[in-house]
Amino acid sequence: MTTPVASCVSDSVVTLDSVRESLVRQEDTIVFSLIERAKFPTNAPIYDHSLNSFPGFSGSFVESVVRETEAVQAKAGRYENPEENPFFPDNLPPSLVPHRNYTQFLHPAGASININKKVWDMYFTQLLPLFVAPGDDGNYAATASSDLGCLQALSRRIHYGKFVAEVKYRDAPHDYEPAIRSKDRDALMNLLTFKSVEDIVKMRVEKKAMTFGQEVNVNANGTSTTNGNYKVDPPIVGRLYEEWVMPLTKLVQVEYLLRRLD
Ligand SMILES: C=C(O[C@@H]1C=C(C(=O)O)C=C[C@H]1O)C(=O)O
Repeated sequence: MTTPVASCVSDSVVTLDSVRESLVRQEDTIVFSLIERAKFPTNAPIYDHSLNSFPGFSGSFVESVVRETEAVQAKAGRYENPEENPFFPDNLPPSLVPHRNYTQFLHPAGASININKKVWDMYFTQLLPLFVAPGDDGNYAATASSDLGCLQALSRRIHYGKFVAEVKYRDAPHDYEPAIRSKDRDALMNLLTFKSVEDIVKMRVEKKAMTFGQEVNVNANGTSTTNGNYKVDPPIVGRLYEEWVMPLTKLVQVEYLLRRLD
């Protein structure tokens, strides 16, 4: 069984390169999860608060599926991992599986930052309408579960900003400390921003959306052809990263750094 990055590596080998490598791998998960969600049309009734068919729940169908799934995954130990953050942290059941000793890499004051409310709102109100076709095919359970896949992949990536911030701080504490002490958010944002890295991230995720989401056909003699159609429009994935994923990751970094000396 492989061990998650945050648990098995010693602190000394968590580097800016290794956290960036993890962010690159997480791009694959995000792009694939969007492709999976794009299989289904909007299926609007699952987002309607007045149509929930789950007994005992007042939110939408999708909210019920997320809450119930998070409860099962909490029992299976998912949220013991410092890389994972639930969307509905209140009243989650405790883990029932043997405790794993995760290395405490994050500074405790910032480890519990959770901006999933913003991730939820961004996903449902801004992103989803951009890449799913209108319509209703009745596949409500599968649609809600693919929404959850997207939400978890995005949340994990965005909250990974805590690890990025910790590495950046450890690499240059004297650069960050004055801005942390004066609670200067803009200065922190400038210190942790690498525009050239962001430009490459955006180009790479568009390329991944082209590569993973192309229609592949093979004819009888084994020659493959593509028809130029993509399951998720690549510029939308670029926009997702530029407008929401990277800014929210940086918000997590700033919030984390503001607590770094507590
Ligand atoms: C994550 C980092 O910090 C910032 C955020 C980035 C992102 O979310 O991809 C990219 C570059 C930086 O501006 C990083 O430096 O790698």
